[in-house]
Amino acid sequence: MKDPVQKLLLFDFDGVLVDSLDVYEAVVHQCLDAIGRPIVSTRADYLALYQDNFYEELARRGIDLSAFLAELARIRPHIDTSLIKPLPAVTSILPALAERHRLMLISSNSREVIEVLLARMGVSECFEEVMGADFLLNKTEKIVHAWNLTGFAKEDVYYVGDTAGDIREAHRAGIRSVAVTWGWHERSDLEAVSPDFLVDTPQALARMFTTEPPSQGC
Ligand SMILES: O=C(O)COP(=O)(O)O
Repeated sequence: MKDPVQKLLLFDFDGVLVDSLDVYEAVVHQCLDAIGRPIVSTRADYLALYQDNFYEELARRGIDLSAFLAELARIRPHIDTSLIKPLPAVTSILPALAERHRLMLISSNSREVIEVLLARMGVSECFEEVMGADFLLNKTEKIVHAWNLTGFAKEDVYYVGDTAGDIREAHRAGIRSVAVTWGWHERSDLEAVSPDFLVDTPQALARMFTTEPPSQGC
């Protein structure tokens, strides 16, 4: 098999590598209640915050971001990360991808939490950088930062995400987007923002980058 050209593969974390929806829905609910702005009552309300950048969406709805972030920092040590479920079908494809490509994580979660979970899943070594909310809140800026750090051609930079917001941020950064359908947003939400690629299984994601990539997206 012909070796694929090396790529920069940027991964979202929650929803893509772990099933953490119940945990973070409850955390965000709790933070918003604590600052007196209970704007989320249903799961649909929560997921709507990820139609674009999560933090910018909160700010757009009039939430005081510093108060929200302070509350989040206060409760973070109490989050029971044992309730966050790794997705072994995804983590199992990472070593082969990391052998051929450069992998980084770009997430709205905190770097500290992500690093604990990556270590627990045994895949810390697969990622050369973890850019969390403590670095920058805007994923587009983090994508551009990672791209500048590495100097890849833009057609060789991919963001793999599971929400419409992830795909929008990848579009704004001008790189390729891969939407995965096993995460937080439904396929129809992802299709609505026209990802360059849409994949239904971790195996399909692995195939995209371990053989020559298709010449055009979905
Ligand atoms: O998918 C999302 O947008 C949320 O995931 P993240 O916390 O890893 O950014």
